[in-house]
Amino acid sequence: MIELSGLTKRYGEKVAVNNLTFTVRPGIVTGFLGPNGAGKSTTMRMLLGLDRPTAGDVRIDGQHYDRLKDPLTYIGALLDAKAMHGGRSAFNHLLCLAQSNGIPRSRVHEVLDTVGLTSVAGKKAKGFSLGMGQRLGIAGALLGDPRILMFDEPVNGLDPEGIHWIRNLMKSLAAQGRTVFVSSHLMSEMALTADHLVVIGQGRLLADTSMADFIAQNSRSYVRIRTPQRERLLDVLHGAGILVVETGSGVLEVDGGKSEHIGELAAQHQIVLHELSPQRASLEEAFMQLTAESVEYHAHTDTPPGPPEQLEQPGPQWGDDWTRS
Ligand SMILES: Nc1ncnc2c1ncn2[C@@H]1O[C@H](COP(=O)(O)OP(=O)(O)OP(=O)(O)O)[C@@H](O)[C@H]1O
Repeated sequence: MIELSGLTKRYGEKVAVNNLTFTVRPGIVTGFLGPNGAGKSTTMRMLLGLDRPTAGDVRIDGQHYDRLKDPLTYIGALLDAKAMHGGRSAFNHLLCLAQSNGIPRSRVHEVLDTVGLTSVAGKKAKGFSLGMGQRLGIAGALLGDPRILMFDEPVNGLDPEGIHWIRNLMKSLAAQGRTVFVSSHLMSEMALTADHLVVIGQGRLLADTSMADFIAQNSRSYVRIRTPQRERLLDVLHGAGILVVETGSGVLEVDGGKSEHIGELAAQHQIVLHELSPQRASLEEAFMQLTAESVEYHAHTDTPPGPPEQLEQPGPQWGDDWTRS
């Protein structure tokens, strides 16, 4: 278990991490999300004692990192896959880590096998591709067979097979009852991997919730309908007190509506439907909505501005009424 309590880090005027309090629990994969510069890496560094908090506290299974004897046997981390001695072979890199943490040599062979690097164990790490470097970093994290694992952007540089492998690895580590804390920019990947989410923006906690609740609370659900008998269906739905949004492309949308109810009404009135599909925003859309105000670096877009009156009085936008958790 990882427990953060009021964790804060300032660099001069800059508050990189602002009073973070949350717990990362065992048995599940917890995703750590936030826009660029949100404070994820700083938080993870403080967790490993690599940065000293300005205020607050973080504990690994109840203890501060620097109090842990043989820390690799408590927590394994992949922070920066390039942070290794490139002149050493993969085997020797892991052997050095093992020897300084009281871990037997046989374990080096085991983790090389787990990450699929046995055939290149004798090769120098500086010749490794980004993906191989990630695998070696993950081998280092697994070396001490720790109860807690922390990965910063673990799928960076991995090919689809590698991404699939790391997804299954994280899930199986959690299924063994370990604590798995993982940051990623790839929302689609997080949606497939994480059970729980911690979202931060500008150093502050924005959400600490299950994946399902996060999407439900930060996104819109609606039913999308297409029919060749548009006017008749509109009459029927209005008659049933159902509010319909007519989109320009001939598609009708019913907010939060039950597709079964709409389908039954259409059948009762013998109205042909070409589409009746419940829609739910993706994790990516939910994340963009939640963090919109805390994005530090905005890209410049070349979209020409609309007419002045439109800019001064924008109409209601899709998602305006989304709630925050
Ligand atoms: N050593 C430092 N000195 C000064 N400012 C720093 C330092 N380290 C981080 N920061 C600032 O703290 C903020 C948080 O940075 P951090 O790297 O933790 O964010 P992040 O969420 O990991 O971002 P990314 O997703 O881009 O890696 C940023 O504004 C960053 O510029």
